[in-house]
Order: sequence, then C-alpha cells, then structure tokens
Amino acid sequence: MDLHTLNTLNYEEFFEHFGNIVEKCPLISGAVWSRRPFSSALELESSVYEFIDSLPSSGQEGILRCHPDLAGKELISRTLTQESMKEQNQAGLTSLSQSERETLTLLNSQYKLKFGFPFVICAKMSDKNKIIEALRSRIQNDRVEELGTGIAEVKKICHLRLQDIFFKTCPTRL
Ligand SMILES: NC(=O)NC1=NC(=O)NC1=O
Repeated sequence: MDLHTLNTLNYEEFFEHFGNIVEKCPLISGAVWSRRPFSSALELESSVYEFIDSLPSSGQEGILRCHPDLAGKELISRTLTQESMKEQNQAGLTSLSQSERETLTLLNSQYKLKFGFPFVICAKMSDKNKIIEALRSRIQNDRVEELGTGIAEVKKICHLRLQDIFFKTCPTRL
C-alpha cells in the first residue's frame, strides 16, 4: 500500500485494513486514523505505540484482556481471528500433544488468576516450547513488570501484522 492510498482511506476503509493490528482493539485504529497524513508506515506504527503508551494501566490491561489464550478455547472452537489463527498455527500451537495442551491450559489459568489478564507473547517470533518456557518464567514476575512485558509483546504482534498488510499489498517493493 503506498502512502497516498494510506492517507486517503476514509475511516471505514482504514478499519478494513488496520482494524485488527492490535487483537480485537479496533478502537486504537479508529483513534490513530485521526493522526493522518502519515509520512511513512513507520509513523503509523509509532502513532499506534504512542496511543497505547498514553493509556492508563487499566487501559493497557484492557488491551491484554482482548487477547485470546494461546491454544485456548477460541483455538479449539475455531473462533480465533484470522491473524491470531495464523500466528498460533505458525508457533505450532495447533499440533500440541495432550500433555503440552494440558500444561499450557494450566499455566494460562494460573497466570490469569495471578494477574487478572492473560499471558501475551508474540507467537510468530516464538514456538510452543519457548512459549511454555516463557510462561513458566514470567508467571514469577510481579504485576507491573508483566503489564509492561505484555504490552511490549502486543507491539511486536502489531509490528508483524502491519508488515503483513504493507507487504501483502505491495509485494513487489522488497
Ligand atoms: N495470548 C496471546 O499471546 N495471544 C496471541 N499472541 C499472538 O501472537 N497472537 C495472539 O493471538
């Protein structure tokens, strides 16, 4: 997608392309649309991060709570968003053994009980073993630290989703 197109999308069209760059948080894209014109794709990405960083902790916790568990009920019931399905599949979470699934389910529940928001990690940059390892170690952290780490992972997920959108629409420009 070239810059002219990006900057001339009305907000409905902007939602079509960018509505789920942060999982189930179209409000962020709705807010960032007001920041156009963008001088680059990078500036669009920075506007998303600035919006997220400007939220109070309750708002950032809300963003984490919009994320489905990894290998959770939405994956089982096939109600994941397209983006999440692709990311979870890429990390090998659609081909877990029974014991791996049980371990992830237990750790996810313990994590949510402790923090009041789900464990979030950029699945595309990880794999099932690293995810289980990260969950085991991050559950030991305190809440403030985990909120920060979770939001950092949300930004990584957003970065890769934006790359997909821009690359998909102009694959020739490598
Ligand atoms: N709880 C999560 O970490 N969810 C996710 N990570 C991803 O990379 N995609 C998701 O949906």
